[in-house]
Amino acid sequence: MAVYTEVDDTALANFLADYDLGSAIAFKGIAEGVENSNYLLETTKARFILTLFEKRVNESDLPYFMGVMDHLADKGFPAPLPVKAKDGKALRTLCGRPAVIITFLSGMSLSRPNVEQCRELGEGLAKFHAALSDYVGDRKNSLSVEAWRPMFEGREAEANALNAGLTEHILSDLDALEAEWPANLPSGVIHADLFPDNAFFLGDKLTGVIDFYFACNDALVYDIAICLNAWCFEDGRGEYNHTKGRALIAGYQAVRPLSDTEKEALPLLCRGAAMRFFLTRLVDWADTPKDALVRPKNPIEYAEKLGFHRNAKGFFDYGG
Ligand SMILES: Nc1ncnc2c1ncn2[C@@H]1O[C@H](COP(=O)(O)OP(=O)(O)O)[C@@H](O)[C@H]1O
Ligand SMILES: N[C@@H](CCOP(=O)(O)O)C(=O)O
Repeated sequence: MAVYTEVDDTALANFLADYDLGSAIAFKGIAEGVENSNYLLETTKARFILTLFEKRVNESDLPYFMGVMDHLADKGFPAPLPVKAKDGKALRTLCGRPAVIITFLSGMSLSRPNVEQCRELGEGLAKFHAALSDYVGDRKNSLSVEAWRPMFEGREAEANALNAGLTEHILSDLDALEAEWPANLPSGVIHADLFPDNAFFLGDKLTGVIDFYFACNDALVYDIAICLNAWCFEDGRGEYNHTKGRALIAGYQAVRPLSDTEKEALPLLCRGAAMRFFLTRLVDWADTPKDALVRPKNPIEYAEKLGFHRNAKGFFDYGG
């Protein structure tokens, strides 16, 4: 369960006194998620999500994330809205942590997205990029190529313990990624963590996107690379599903066609995206205490995806 900070009844009642949301009638920690503490809050007025920001979130980035949600809501994109307290501010402090209440979105996250849902997700991603194309906030991607080697340093034995010889592959991936990482691709605000658990569907229709706490300004096609990794491998392992990949890319291109340079860059960006999630998972895998309530995600899944990307030759390997 991803609840790092416990909020008791008194702390909640005091916190809610600053809002015009009525009083709590239900309050439960949410099991899903690994980064922050999340609670489902039902008040006499409506349902909400209460988030307390934890380890990886830098407090100075929070206004950027709140602005992204406000901007999406203004554009009619289905994202939660940060709720303002009586003083007009959404960002507050609870139990010593930065905290926010956001509106509740209905819909279900998918455990095994089908081809049509991948297409819909691709289209939704392009609409997300379009909705934020005039967002003025700027945040560097703190988990991009220059962060990866320092994250891996000192973890060579941990990687080899997962899979003998893995360190050698990771080091040669890092060499290739650092040497060839593209600059000057069309950029804008990217979600940067649009996994199936951060998208809600009703049937095949995308009804909501959540979790903007890795959002940043980066190459737009890198967001596609993240989604291909997260949505288009079977059983979350190293077997890429071309049909799903083709659908996701086609859905995206129905709204924003990719340039030749972006298509050419896609295989390396997919490899980079797999490296980014392998590394954060490796760190969490090794550093999360065994008795912690949160269950870290397995890095091996992304080591296997890296194996696919290492051998990919071009855009067509992804269904493009
Ligand atoms: N606005 C929302 N509406 C409905 N459920 C939400 C909302 N935000 C978060 N959740 C629920 O909380 C879970 C964890 O949220 P998430 O933002 O992914 O956490 P973390 O940042 O810790 O990974 C989600 O999987 C979802 O079940
Ligand atoms: N999507 C990341 C983990 C981040 O957690 P989330 O619950 O915010 O999606 C991964 O799968 O490694």
